[in-house]
Amino acid sequence: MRAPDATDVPAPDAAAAAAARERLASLATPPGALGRLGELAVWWAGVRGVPVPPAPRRVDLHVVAGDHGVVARGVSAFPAAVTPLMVRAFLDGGAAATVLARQLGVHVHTHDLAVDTDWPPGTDPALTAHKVRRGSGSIDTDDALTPEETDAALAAGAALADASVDAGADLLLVGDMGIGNTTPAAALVCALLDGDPAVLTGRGTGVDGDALARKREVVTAAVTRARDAHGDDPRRLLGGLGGADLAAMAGLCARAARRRTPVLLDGVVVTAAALAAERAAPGSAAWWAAGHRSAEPAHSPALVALGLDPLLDLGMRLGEGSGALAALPLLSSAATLLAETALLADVLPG
Ligand SMILES: Cc1cc2ncn([C@H]3O[C@H](COP(=O)(O)O)[C@@H](O)[C@H]3O)c2cc1C
Ligand SMILES: O=C(O)c1cccnc1
Repeated sequence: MRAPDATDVPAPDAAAAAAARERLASLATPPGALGRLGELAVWWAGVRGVPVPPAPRRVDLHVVAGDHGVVARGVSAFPAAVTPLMVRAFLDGGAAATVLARQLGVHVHTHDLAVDTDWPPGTDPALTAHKVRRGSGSIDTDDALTPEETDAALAAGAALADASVDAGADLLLVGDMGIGNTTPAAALVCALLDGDPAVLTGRGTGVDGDALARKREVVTAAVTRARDAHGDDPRRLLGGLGGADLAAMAGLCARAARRRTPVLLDGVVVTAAALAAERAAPGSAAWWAAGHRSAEPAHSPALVALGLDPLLDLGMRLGEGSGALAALPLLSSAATLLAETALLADVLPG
């Protein structure tokens, strides 16, 4: 089945990118001296559709939260009860990603797609406006979601992108919060890329020894089961392995591309969802850049498959959107360098 967004994914503006590349080559620097910053500026011009775009002015981070039934198999170093506590920390501004967002002037929107909790009265209704369900099926034995729930989660993610674009955001960041979510992320990457769970299953919050061996077994069982049931259909694999949070991330990334709005991806969880989105809506990845390379082993093959080269490699393994946020100043620098660096002809006349 193809996603509703599968048709008409536009391409970034090649003329704007070509003009930016020409300007880059005429700046008062030796040719190519800005390295990846120069490439980033050219990408930014293409996705903004103007030869000399301003640095990002309104950036929205969507943190998508959900619980995962597979946590009952002992795949995380932390209990599921941590998910709603961390969501509360996002609302209160104490989560690491919210610290970076505050520093950088990024607007944070936190969404409960599938957190297994009752929020106390008085909680902002925006938090649960897109809730699909509580938790998910344990993916080693069951689909995470029904097809109807998967469609609802994809649509919810698309609505989040629409709301940001309609509010004037020129860049979207995506983050995750959900104990156990590196298990569905690894499973999704293995299923989509035919990867080896023994190699691509990572430590997440820090499991090792028996728990890591168990996590590998769970991912192996989940991938075998879901491939048998769903083949390589990206939407069905999102529902079979991902859960409502990952499906919403995929819907968000795909809709942003269709709305000609760039996305800075984060770690393995967001990138696994983005990989499914690119499979469902080919061409979307041209609108995305990779903020960083997570320490999770499934992240690199997913980035390679998307054709994305991460801007940072800091050994981070947090999620939350923290790697995208850490890279944001580089994008601002790249845009500002393209706009404000003198031309070589003006500095070296004659
Ligand atoms: C305090 C805390 C804050 C976090 N912020 C992001 N994660 C990250 O770690 C979890 C995924 O790792 P695993 O699959 O091993 O559970 C997710 O909640 C993810 O958002 C956190 C985890 C914890 C414990
Ligand atoms: O890369 C990620 O997204 C990640 C890594 C570890 C834990 N949570 C998320």
